[in-house]
Amino acid sequence: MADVVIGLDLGTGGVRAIAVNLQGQVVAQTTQSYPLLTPHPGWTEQQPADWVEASLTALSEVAAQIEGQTVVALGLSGQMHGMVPLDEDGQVIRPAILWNDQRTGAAVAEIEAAVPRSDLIQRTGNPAITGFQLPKLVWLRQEEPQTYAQVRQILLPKDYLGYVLTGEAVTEPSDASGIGCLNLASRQWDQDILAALDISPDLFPTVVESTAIAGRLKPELAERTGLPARLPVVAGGGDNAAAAIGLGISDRNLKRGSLSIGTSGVIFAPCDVPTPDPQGRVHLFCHADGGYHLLGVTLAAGGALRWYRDTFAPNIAFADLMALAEKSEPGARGVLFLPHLAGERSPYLDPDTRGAWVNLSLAHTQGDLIRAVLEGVAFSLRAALEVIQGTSPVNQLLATGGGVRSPLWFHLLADVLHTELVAPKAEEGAAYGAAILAMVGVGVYPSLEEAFETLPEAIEAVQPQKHAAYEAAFERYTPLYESLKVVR
Ligand SMILES: Nc1ncnc2c1ncn2[C@@H]1O[C@H](COP(=O)(O)OP(=O)(O)O)[C@@H](O)[C@H]1O
Ligand SMILES: O=C(CO)[C@@H](O)[C@H](O)COP(=O)(O)O
Repeated sequence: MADVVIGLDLGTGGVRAIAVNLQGQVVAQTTQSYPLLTPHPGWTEQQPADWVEASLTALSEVAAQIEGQTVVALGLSGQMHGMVPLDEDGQVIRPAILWNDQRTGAAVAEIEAAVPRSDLIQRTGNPAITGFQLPKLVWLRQEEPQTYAQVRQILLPKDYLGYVLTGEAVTEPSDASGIGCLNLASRQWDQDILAALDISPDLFPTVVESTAIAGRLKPELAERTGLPARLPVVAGGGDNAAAAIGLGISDRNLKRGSLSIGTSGVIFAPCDVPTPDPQGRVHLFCHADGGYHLLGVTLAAGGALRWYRDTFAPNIAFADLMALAEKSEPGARGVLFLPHLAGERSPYLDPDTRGAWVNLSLAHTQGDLIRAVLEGVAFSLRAALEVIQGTSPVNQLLATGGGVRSPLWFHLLADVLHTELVAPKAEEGAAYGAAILAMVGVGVYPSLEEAFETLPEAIEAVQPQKHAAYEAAFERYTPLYESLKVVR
């Protein structure tokens, strides 16, 4: 009887569960989606009960696909930064507030008034950021004091799912470092920051490392899903760290990072010495391998292209939009695009900045506008990469996500970033990394190093070829963020 592990990724659009055999091959998979709630402009919420229902269905479906095989562990990953508040009975008190929610401006100001920004960066790797969990808790105290008074525990999305599955409230450093009060050096809660904010550390769960067993599957949920009772549930990682583990990215090779063009655009670079950017322009988080990593985030990357399609070209396939962009030329014949449709993280940390096309003329075509979107996203990521390369030697990126399915965008990104891009042979995302962490957690492999040996080799390296063609456009793009502040 073959053994398998299950990896689960609790994403924003839906949950993905996969079963992976001990040689690293995916043998079963399923996804289940759930709604995103936007009760006010700039607010994003989800019902944790929807996550639970979808996850139990996904786990049941995967269990059915691998009937007869023995499941030896389950590993978790998920969207970062969200807040699930629980009362003294462990019941959810209000909908979860998500990573891309922008309501916490006043809470960020309260945090930075209590703890100097430089101290926060030094201790946690990051300033207070609107999307992080700690500002959400402070917002709750400011805006919903009656709810706040009932809170006994707050959990991140995947850790809430782990709590439902096992009864144990546990987190791990890769996700916890996106809360805003995890001390980078100790990888535990920073008591001084919490004391300065008058927040009890008891609200936060126990922190264990990513390969630790967080708990065991409750018998009633084993029966519901068809998985073994008392199945070890391994703590896992935040989605970016887990995806990096699935690509073999760790501090064993500091030159190799990753680039993802999904809804958001992300550049991930592992580091051995945790050196935060003094201005907090890129994030510094704990990695799931026990080390650390830098993360540059463009909030609307593939999301900007999807917005274009939904708004101006409904029913047109992305591939057809790419064909139109191909008819334009590097530099989009002078059009520039700022992709700040949802505010921006790297390098500006500005939830209120907005997007724009600039320098339009009657001569410009749809192809120029689309190409400007692709280039604007690449320029935004280039700005993040330049900050990252201030301390990291990263010079090769494994490219993943829906956007790099387009050869045009893939090559354009290599040219603008001036960096070798490599397509991974298999791209199974964060669920795969969660499965690898689970394998190490139950001793299938003695270490992540040995688990990495099972990963398929990367293929198709693309070197930058037309870097110079984009340089003038990047130089014209860079000052636009400041100039456009006048229109706010
Ligand atoms: N053929 C394509 N060409 C260019 N971009 C594409 C293509 N297919 C998908 N995309 C982009 O990828 C995005 C979806 O990527 P995906 O990795 O599935 O993201 P997420 O998991 O965040 O939804 C789309 O919004 C779109 O911008
Ligand atoms: O906020 C971040 C990273 O800091 C995002 O990467 C979220 O973690 C994205 O979740 P999904 O879009 O993958 O669900």
